[in-house]
Amino acid sequence: MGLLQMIKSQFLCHLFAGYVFLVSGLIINLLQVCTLPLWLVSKQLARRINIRLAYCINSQLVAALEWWSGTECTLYTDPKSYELYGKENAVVVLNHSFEIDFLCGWTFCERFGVLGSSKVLAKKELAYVPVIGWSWYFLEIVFCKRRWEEDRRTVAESLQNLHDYPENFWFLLFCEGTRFTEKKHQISMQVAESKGLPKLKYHLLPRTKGFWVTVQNLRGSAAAVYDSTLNFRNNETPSLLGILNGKKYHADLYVRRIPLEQIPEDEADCAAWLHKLYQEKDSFQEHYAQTGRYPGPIVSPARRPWTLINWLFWSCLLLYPLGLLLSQLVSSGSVLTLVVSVALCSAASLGVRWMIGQTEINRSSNYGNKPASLNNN
Ligand SMILES: CC/C=C\C/C=C\C/C=C\C/C=C\C/C=C\C/C=C/CCC(=O)SCCNC(=O)CCNC(=O)[C@H](O)C(C)(C)COP(=O)(O)OP(=O)(O)OC[C@H]1O[C@@H](n2cnc3c(N)ncnc32)[C@H](O)[C@@H]1OP(=O)(O)O
Ligand SMILES: CCCCCCCCCCCCCCCCCC(=O)OC[C@@H](O)COP(=O)(O)O
Repeated sequence: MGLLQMIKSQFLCHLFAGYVFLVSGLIINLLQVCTLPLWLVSKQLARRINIRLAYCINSQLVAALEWWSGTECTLYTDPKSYELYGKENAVVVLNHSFEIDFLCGWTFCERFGVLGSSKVLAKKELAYVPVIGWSWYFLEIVFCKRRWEEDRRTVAESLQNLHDYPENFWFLLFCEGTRFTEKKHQISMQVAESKGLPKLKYHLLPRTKGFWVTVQNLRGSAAAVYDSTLNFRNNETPSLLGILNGKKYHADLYVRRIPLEQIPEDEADCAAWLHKLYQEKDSFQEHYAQTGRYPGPIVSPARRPWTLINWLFWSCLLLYPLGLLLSQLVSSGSVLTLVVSVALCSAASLGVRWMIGQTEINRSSNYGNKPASLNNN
């Protein structure tokens, strides 16, 4: 392991990065709360401010991926479609197979200029995650309980609300609804068999109602679906902790732009269309497993410096109070102050570790772990 790699794996580096993320994130959350009165005066201005505030948070994780770990993200797509990315609203359908699939999505959001405005159909539990989850309220992120009877109305209303959104956004849908595990895959394939659907090797059976309600409610606002299939070279199993330790991964993303007009409006036809799409995605993953690449040309956007500049700005801003705090701690000589400071540091680092745990598949929910007939949550 080289010197740089050794430095990247030092706990003190992670502690400082976590300190900057947590404190800057809480400051930004506070600023977001301060924009609340503005929503009554000018909703669009409040939205534009919150897009930039959210960028300050999200881009720190993208900076960790792109600059700290140096992870390569390669895009396979049609050059004509590439010209439209970032210039229109789109529904992104992405396989949910990796702990940092959302982060690979974010890096492409950043490169096409939609990182601050992009949204996702997220499980309600994530709304309680400090910094990122809290910021999502101000981004009008759509939350679901993964119980259709409760979700159908709230999801439709939240999506309708986005029709006058002032900036281009991508709306991410992980149609499998949960991260892939062998047990969930086995149960999901039993459901496929019961429905007379072809089995999938690399995906869980997609949940079609959320896709249908999303497409129906974004018609007229979103121009296309970006069918996105992600994989990592050499069977890498990437993690956020690996990124923090400076580990370099190699992500490949295959994106097909499908105009929304091609997607049936009828619910049953739309469900059938999505099942067929996932059968195609499964074949792309088989092609990748055999050849190590996706079909079609590589047109990869280069990473941009703004995520690094944003991280350096917040680090410099927060380094000063940290230095003051440490110098007072040393000069005070008070054991009590020392004990309280160490306790606060420990609590904060445990908090950040818990937040990282939200991305770990070995801590995933029970959703999809029971047969179709029982409650799934
Ligand atoms: C150019 C570059 C392109 C792209 C860049 C890529 C991405 C960038 C874009 C944006 C980035 C933005 C943000 C990213 C940041 C963070 C992301 C955060 C991630 C969090 C995401 C999540 O939280 S995922 C979990 C929440 N989301 C979902 O669940 C969505 C999918 N689910 C649905 O849509 C569901 O329909 C629902 C939630 C609306 C309702 O679910 P429910 O279970 O109540 O009902 P369903 O009808 O869906 O399910 C029952 C039907 O499903 C069948 N079925 C299949 N398998 C099973 C099983 N194992 N058990 C039970 N039932 C199963 C069942 O038979 C039913 O079938 P029917 O025929 O009756 O429908
Ligand atoms: C500069 C770097 C700073 C380092 C320290 C910062 C670490 C903070 C990390 C916060 C991460 C919170 C991200 C929330 C997104 C989680 C995405 C996700 O994958 O959710 C899982 C759901 O889709 C499905 O859940 P399951 O049913 O599989 O269970």
